[in-house]
Amino acid sequence: MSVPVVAEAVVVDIEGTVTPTSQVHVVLYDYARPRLGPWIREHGGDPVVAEAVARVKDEAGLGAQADTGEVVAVLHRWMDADRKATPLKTLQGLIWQDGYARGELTTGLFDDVVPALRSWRDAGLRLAVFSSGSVAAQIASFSHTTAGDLTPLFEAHFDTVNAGPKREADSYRRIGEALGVAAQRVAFCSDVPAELDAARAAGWRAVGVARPGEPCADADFGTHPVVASFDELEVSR
Ligand SMILES: CSCCC(=O)C(=O)COP(=O)(O)O
Ligand SMILES: [Mg+2]
Repeated sequence: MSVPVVAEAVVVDIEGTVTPTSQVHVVLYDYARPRLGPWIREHGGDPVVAEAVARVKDEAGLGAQADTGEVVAVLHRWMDADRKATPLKTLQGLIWQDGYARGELTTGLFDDVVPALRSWRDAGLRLAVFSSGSVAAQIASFSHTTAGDLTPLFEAHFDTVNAGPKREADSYRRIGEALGVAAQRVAFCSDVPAELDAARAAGWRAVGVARPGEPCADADFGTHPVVASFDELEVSR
């Protein structure tokens, strides 16, 4: 059964929606884990890294004098718990950006994703991404997929820095303002019901993505329309 949605712009989540959760939790997290300490030690003079490390210490209640080993232990605990804390996402993003540039990482997408994105673009829809992953990580990831460079498909990328937390309606309002599209003309696709609730609270058209075998496949999506793949989603202007 297909789900019809009328919209001018489609904003997609990443993990569990366009890429398998394992792409993030296994491929990307395993790549970042052993590299966090060396990255912080080698790039500690980079203001972005220094700021992220300071925020980790602050959020974890570590003293300002805590050493890199203590910071890395916190980052590993957050990754084990899949806590999508902004400073962790900033540091991961830098490491992944480097990994993609070195040719050591490639993004795998669900088979239905690229055909759907292309058909939506061909139909004149505007596309954007909203993920907890940093904008740098998003761009690196979509630049290096098994289907090639997909960045030309997207006109904007949003994360917890330039939009805000994914479970807060104000984040979706900020994205709508940045895109210059009326709330009811934006569709958001995600596997996480709380994100859909926040998008709907901002007036967006929220669509659940319950992919078989993914962690949120059996989640309670409440009254949100749900698709098992983008093949079931018919977006028109
Ligand atoms: C390829 S960008 C990195 C994705 C990431 O770090 C992440 O946590 C994905 O979370 P999402 O909000 O897209 O579910
Ligand atoms: Mg997700």
